[in-house]
Amino acid sequence: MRIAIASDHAAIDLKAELRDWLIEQGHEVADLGPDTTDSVDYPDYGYKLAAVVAEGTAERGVALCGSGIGISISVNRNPGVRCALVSEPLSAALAREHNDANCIAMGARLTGSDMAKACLASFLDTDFAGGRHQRRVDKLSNPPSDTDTIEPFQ
Ligand SMILES: O=C(CO)[C@H](O)[C@H](O)[C@H](O)COP(=O)(O)O
Repeated sequence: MRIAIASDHAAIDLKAELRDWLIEQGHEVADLGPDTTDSVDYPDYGYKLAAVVAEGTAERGVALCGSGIGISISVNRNPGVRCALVSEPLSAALAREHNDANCIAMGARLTGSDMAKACLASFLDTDFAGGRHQRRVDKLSNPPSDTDTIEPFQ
């Protein structure tokens, strides 16, 4: 599978470990950076990763930062991507099975490398279930434009 991986400075070691591990598994991996531990801004790398996945150059994306939160938010700003922030394998599998997620995000300061590999393996080995989940995923691509008519506080 063609997999792109990107991080910020906080996850550079985990990125290298996951990249090498994916290559060992036979995947084709594009490392979108960064290449050093110099402090960078996760949106710069999250946007790059999202673009590569949304245009189909990579089939899956792996997004890493200290907590996984910032980079997952930035990846999800691209409407062509569904990025799931996970810290255990069942969520990683459900992100594929129910949400057809094409990106996974993890936090290097919170999730150890063995757990990150288990999450990634689960993510890559699980197929989208379709059916009722397809209807819901389709709705993610078509958010309603009339939410200004909702008046929750009377
Ligand atoms: O986005 C984050 C927090 O939600 C990530 O953990 C970042 O990696 C973190 O904010 C970077 O922090 P630093 O103090 O600049 O290393």
